[in-house]
Amino acid sequence: MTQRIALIGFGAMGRSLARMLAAHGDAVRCVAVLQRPGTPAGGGWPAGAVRVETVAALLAQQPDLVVECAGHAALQQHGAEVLGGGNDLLVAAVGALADAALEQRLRAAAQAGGAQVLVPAGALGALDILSAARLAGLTQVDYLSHKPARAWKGTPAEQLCALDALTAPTVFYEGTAREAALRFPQNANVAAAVALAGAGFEATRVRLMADPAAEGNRHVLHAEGAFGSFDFSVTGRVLPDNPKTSMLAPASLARGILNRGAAIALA
Ligand SMILES: NC(=O)C1=CN([C@@H]2O[C@H](COP(=O)(O)OP(=O)(O)OC[C@H]3O[C@@H](n4cnc5c(N)ncnc54)[C@H](O)[C@@H]3O)[C@@H](O)[C@H]2O)C=CC1
Ligand SMILES: O=C([O-])CC(=O)C(=O)O
Repeated sequence: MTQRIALIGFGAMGRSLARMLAAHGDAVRCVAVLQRPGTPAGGGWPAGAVRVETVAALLAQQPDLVVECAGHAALQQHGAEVLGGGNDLLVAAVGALADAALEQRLRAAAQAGGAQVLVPAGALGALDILSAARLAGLTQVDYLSHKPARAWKGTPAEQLCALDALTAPTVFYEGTAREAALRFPQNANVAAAVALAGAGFEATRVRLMADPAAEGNRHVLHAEGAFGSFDFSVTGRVLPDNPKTSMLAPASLARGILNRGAAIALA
C-alpha cells in the first residue's frame, strides 16, 4: 500500500528526501508540501504534491504521516496543530525540543491527538544503542560535532571564534545539549536527539568544533555506564545546496518513513 506523506518545508533536506523517496517507486507518495507565503516552489518538486500554506490545507490532503524538514520556527509554529489533529510528526528540527515549553506543548498535543512525535537518528545515528544503554544504566554522554568552518557561517560561532582565520580544528563551544541546541538551531539538532535518547538535555555534554580543513560533518559520541561503554563516529558528506546539513539527515528521514510501511521493520 502506498504511504501518503506531507512535508513541512522544502529546502535542501526536503529536496533530497523527495529524491530518495522517488527512487522507491510507489512505496511513498508526497501529497502536499507546506511552504511559507512567498516562498518559490523550487526545483525537484514531488510529482502531484499540492503546495499549501496552512496546516489545515496540508491535513486536508489526508497524509498518513507529516514530516517537518523546515527548522525550529516551523516546529514551534505548526507542530501542535499537526499532532493535535491526530497526525504523527517526524521531525528534523529535533533541537526545538530543547525549549522546555515547546516540548511540553508538543507532548500535550500528541497525547490529546493520540499521535507521536517521531525523532529520527538524523545525521549521527546510534540512537538505538544509546536509548537501550539508558535502560541498562547510563552515567556519561559526550557528543562532539566537528564540521568544516564554512558550516558555522551565519551562526553564533562567528562571535566565538574567527572562522575565516582558523588554522587548526578549534572547539569554540562547550556546554549542555539544551544550550547547544537552542543556540545553534541549524547545526546542533543531533545534540538534542542524543539528549532525548540518552542522559537528557542537562547531563549531555556537547562540544562544537570548526575545522578549516574538514571536508565533511563528523559526529563523535561517547557513552558509558553500568551497561558498559561505546564510541561511535560518522563523517558525513554534506548536501550540495546546504553545507550545514549532512546527506544522512534526509536519508534518516527516508528510512523512518519507509520503515513505517515495511513488513519487517527495524525497531
Ligand atoms: N536532525 C538532524 O540530524 C538535522 C536536522 N536539521 C534541521 O533541519 C532543518 C532543515 O534543514 P535544511 O533543509 O538543510 O535547511 P534549508 O535552509 O535548506 O531549508 C529549510 C527550508 O524550510 C523553509 N521554512 C523555514 N521556516 C518555515 C516554516 N515556518 N514553514 C514552512 N517552511 C519553512 C525555508 O524556506 C527553507 O526552504 C534545519 O534548519 C535544522 O533545524 C538539519 C540537519 C541535520
Ligand atoms: O547535518 C548535520 O551534520 C548535523 C546538523 O546539522 C544538526 O545536528 O543540526
